[in-house]
Amino acid sequence: MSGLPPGWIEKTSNSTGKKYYYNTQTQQSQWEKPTDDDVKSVRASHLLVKHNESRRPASWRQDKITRSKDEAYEIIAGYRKRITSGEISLEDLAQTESDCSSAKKGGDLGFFYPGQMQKPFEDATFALEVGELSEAISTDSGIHLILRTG
Ligand SMILES: O=C(CCc1ccccc1)N[C@H](Cc1nc2ccccc2[nH]1)C(=O)O
Repeated sequence: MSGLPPGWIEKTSNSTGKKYYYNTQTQQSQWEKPTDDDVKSVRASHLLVKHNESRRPASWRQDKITRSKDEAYEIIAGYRKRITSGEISLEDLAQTESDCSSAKKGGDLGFFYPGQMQKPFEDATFALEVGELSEAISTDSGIHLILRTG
């Protein structure tokens, strides 16, 4: 009899007295007891281009990031063309160009569950098929390209 998957708790409905299940990360609730395979995790790599409105406008590659948000979108658009044309892989481009510390690992973020990453990033990643590359995605960190890998 296993417990509940991470993030789930059991509650009792005030009106019916029935047990139900609430996910503290996604704020979703359901009557059925969640099983481990209900909680999806995904794996992704990303390339981040920060800008002067980023939450932390600095990175391993640049002490003070001054480019504008529009410039960051243009740069990402150029990178997306190079990746979709097959000229270079996201992993190789992220190694040198990504403003995230994951650049060292070709942008690999490992596996993550709902509730762990900024919402726009999470929603975009969970909407991708494995092997699919996102459009430009904006979070408080900057502008991302996301490749779902698992
Ligand atoms: O938060 C981190 C580290 C992410 C990480 C996860 C797992 C392995 C390695 C790195 N870096 C931020 C930039 C950043 N913001 C993000 C938002 C969503 C996903 C990845 C992100 N990366 C920063 O450097 O400002």
